[in-house]
Amino acid sequence: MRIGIAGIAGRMGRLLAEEVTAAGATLAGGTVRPGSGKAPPSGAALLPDAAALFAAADVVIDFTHAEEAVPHATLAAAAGRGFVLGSSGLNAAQERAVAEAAQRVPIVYAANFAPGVNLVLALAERMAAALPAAQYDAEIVEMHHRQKVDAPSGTAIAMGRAVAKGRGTTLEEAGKESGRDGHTGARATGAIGFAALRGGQVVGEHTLLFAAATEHIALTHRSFDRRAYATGAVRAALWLQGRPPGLYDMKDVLGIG
Ligand SMILES: NC(=O)C1=CN([C@@H]2O[C@H](COP(=O)(O)OP(=O)(O)OC[C@H]3O[C@@H](n4cnc5c(N)ncnc54)[C@H](OP(=O)(O)O)[C@@H]3O)[C@@H](O)[C@H]2O)C=CC1
Ligand SMILES: O=C(O)C1=N[C@H](C(=O)O)C[C@H](O)C1
Repeated sequence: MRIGIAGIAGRMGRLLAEEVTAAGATLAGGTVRPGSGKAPPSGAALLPDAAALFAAADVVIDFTHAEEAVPHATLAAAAGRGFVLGSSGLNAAQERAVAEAAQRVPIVYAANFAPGVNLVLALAERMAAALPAAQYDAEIVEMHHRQKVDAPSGTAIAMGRAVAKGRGTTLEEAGKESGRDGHTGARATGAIGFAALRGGQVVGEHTLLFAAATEHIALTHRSFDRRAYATGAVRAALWLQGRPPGLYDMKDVLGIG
């Protein structure tokens, strides 16, 4: 399989290039943001633009920026290519456009490609179903490196969605309380709270806390190495071979959906 990497000079892009080769797939090359000034990793072909990337690859992996998600998904649909999307910070309209493209080609879109996180997401849903929202306040705390541009993290939002799903609702309906500051009023019952910390070079830490009057239960995941995301994304790309069109996530790839 020929795999192309969007943003191949980025933190994730470089690791993805290594993992494509380690998996025995063909690295079709990658793109670098125009004006970036960064060079692709040695040995990787630099492709002039996203259209050339989708022409050269069977599957494209994109860990760049939310604003690239729709143009890339649209190109995947037009070229009939598989697409693995890891960028975070997509808004609702961008997510809808990705889902629309997935009616024509198979797309894996996941907030986090590390296997352990996806297990935590599955557990979060089950715990939320068992712990009444009126008694157990769900709070999500995440910490990332100082360069991260979006908050809360995509993984934190996925955790919030898993909790809401376990409670038979959606994150929008449950209510998202994030960035509390000043006279916020008391916490709304059933709302899901988010707090984002940024500093140093933390790869990614997420804690989901269920806080009741008499007990706390916490699920914590810590990533120490971005390679876990890269191996997961390459696994997803290989898994796409022969799949029918559809919007899949990493739980589908791992068989824990
Ligand atoms: N789903 C998952 O498992 C994971 C998701 N992520 C997500 O992947 C994305 C990339 O993370 P990371 O590799 O750490 O970030 P980096 O900033 O290191 O890499 C992103 C690369 O994409 C390039 N790029 C292309 N188009 C754009 C654009 N429109 N705006 C900004 N950059 C662009 C950047 O260019 P330039 O260098 O010139 O700025 C950069 O080289 C983030 O959204 C992050 O949250 C990260 C890890 C795991
Ligand atoms: O930007 C990052 O670094 C990460 N982004 C993803 C997210 O927003 O959840 C995944 C991981 O936490 C690392």
